[in-house]
Amino acid sequence: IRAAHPAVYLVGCDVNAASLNYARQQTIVDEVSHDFSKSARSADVIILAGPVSVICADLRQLATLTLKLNVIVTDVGSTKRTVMAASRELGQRGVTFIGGHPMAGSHKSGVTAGRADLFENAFYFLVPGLAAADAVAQLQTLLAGTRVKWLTVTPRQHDRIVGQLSHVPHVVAAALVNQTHTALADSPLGLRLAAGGFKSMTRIASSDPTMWTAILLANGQLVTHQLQDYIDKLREIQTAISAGDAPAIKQFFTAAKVTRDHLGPEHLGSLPNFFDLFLNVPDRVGAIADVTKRLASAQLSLVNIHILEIREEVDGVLQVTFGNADTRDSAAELLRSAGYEIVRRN
Ligand SMILES: NC(=O)c1ccc[n+]([C@@H]2O[C@H](COP(=O)([O-])OP(=O)(O)OC[C@H]3O[C@@H](n4cnc5c(N)ncnc54)[C@H](O)[C@@H]3O)[C@@H](O)[C@H]2O)c1
Ligand SMILES: O=C(O)C(=O)C[C@]1(C(=O)O)C=C[C@@H](O)C=C1
Repeated sequence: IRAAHPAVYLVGCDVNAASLNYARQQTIVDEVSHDFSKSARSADVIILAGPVSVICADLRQLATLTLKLNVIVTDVGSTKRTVMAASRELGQRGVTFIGGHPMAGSHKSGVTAGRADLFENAFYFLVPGLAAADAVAQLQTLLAGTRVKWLTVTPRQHDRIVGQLSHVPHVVAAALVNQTHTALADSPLGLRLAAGGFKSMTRIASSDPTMWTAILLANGQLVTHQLQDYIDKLREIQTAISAGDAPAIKQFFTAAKVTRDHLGPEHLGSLPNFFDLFLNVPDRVGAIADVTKRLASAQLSLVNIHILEIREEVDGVLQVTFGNADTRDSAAELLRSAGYEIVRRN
């Protein structure tokens, strides 16, 4: 929004004070607010972006407030039936609500994981409900800088498709990680021996548990059925393997390969994920140059560098972003041995 519409005044609300500070420092927003109701009353557009359970609670709260006459309320939640149901009272009060869901993102959470180009080329589902066409067009204009591909759907269509393409995969990834953790508990290196197969299959198991609990509660009915179909598929291949049925096994993999090959490149639809390192840097001249110099001499190329917080006489936090996890981990080792404190990596 900032890039496409520099004149728009952005107010950010969040329960997390650190996120608000970061958003303000990075000028992602013009103002931060700890009072959602107060900010909502004076807003022209309200974008709800908490977990889906929070979005539903926010919608019910908005229905109790006196909002601006032509306000547009929208959300980015990963499920749409519960969200549309929670918006009913607001709609009855004549407020425009447009359900939304950008079909892109990452396993990372929080304001530091956001990027202006995060949704580029991705599909963005819209559920207009009772909203007038000009309100939908207004929202699309506001979000034009995301460069998404708009797709209008019904709440049920949305939840069925996204249940299969996103919710089931997250359950599968988490189940595989949990099962592998138990199965290899007696192996000294265990999960750390994992290579590309396990890692690419389970990246999304690092996603935020709070967000995913809310999603699976909201889309539980459909996902339960979809998981049953998935379990049936596992049984099918289990039977073929235990019977030593080579043609059936080959057919199972052939069918998947043909379908998957038609999907195109890995990250078509959104940009690849980046891998971050957060480290403490001392408040002294040349500290950041020292970090970049060390990385350059070890030929560890970084994608981006962000100063999150440097206050006088206090150590600052530097966010260094890499193109893959191995480079990030090598950089962490290098900087740790040079005396830098690694705060976090994700
Ligand atoms: N992560 C993804 O890939 C992705 C993609 C599309 C849509 N979504 C949906 O977007 C929404 C946000 O997901 P995200 O990945 O940006 O999560 P996030 O954790 O990065 O952001 C959510 C923010 O909401 C704040 N929050 C939580 N409870 C709150 C409350 N009660 N009041 C105010 N703020 C509160 C958190 O502090 C956090 O800053 C979710 O509904 C999710 O389902 C996520
Ligand atoms: O790429 C990822 O890490 C995501 O999890 C993004 C993803 C998904 O594809 O499942 C997650 C939740 C959304 O609602 C939309 C997109």
